[in-house]
Amino acid sequence: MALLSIQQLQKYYSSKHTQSHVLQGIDLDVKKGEVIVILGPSGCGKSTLLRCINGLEPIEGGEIRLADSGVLGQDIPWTDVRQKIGMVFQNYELFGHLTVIDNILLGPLKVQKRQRAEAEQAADALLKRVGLFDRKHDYPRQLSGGQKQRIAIVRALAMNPEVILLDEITAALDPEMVREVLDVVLRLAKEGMTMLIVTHEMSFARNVADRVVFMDHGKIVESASPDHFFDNPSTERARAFLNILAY
Ligand SMILES: Nc1ncnc2c1ncn2[C@@H]1O[C@H](COP(=O)(O)OP(=O)(O)OP(=O)(O)O)[C@@H](O)[C@H]1O
Repeated sequence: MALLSIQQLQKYYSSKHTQSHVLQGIDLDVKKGEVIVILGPSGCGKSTLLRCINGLEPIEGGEIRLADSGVLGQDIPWTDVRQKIGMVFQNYELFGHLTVIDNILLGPLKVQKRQRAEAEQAADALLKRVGLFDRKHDYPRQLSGGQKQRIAIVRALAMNPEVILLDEITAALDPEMVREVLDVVLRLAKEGMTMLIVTHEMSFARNVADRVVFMDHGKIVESASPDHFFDNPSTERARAFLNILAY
């Protein structure tokens, strides 16, 4: 049985005069421990899909189900969903007025109401895993982009989520910092973390993914193993996408 199951997900963005149908019936099952990389041309709906799964965007149809908890937004309120499904964004979204450790502990203490000693011990262990324990009392402005992004990953992990969503987490980084962040994600994948990843780093995508999902115009048009997708894509649209990247 899937850990995360998305059925017939529909999402529209409306403005005064126009309405765009951004997700047009997305079906996706994610197994526990599976790493799915979502690829597709700019504007096809990748970020929107992640934002809907995390309840940051309301959905207009279909449902998202987490195995043990039920339908998101119905059986589990969205505020609880964000404890079970963590998200990391392109621009870190750390609070500038809080130290690293206070950024990390915000969710565990305020939302999950855990004891500080236990939560801080767990946070310390995570900081050590990403090599940033010595920056625990720094403010975000004292850190490089790559360090901030590793802290943002720790902050998501500190809630003990069942799934994490990574939305172009290296897109704002200087090239020399990309590796240190992707290495953390590769390690999480090896440890069995269930992840949905939107990235433009194709060699990383091929390395980390158990499955590649290719989207175009709000639909999933291909779902395949990374080797199959990159060496022998089934659809013309995926071939065109990969050809453009080759230039
Ligand atoms: N808040 C919003 N209001 C209105 N339209 C939006 C909003 N967010 C995204 N869109 C539109 O929805 C479509 C899908 O956007 P989305 O950001 O999900 O695409 P994407 O595949 O992640 O693109 P990219 O690779 O460029 O980040 C685009 O046409 C975008 O302009």
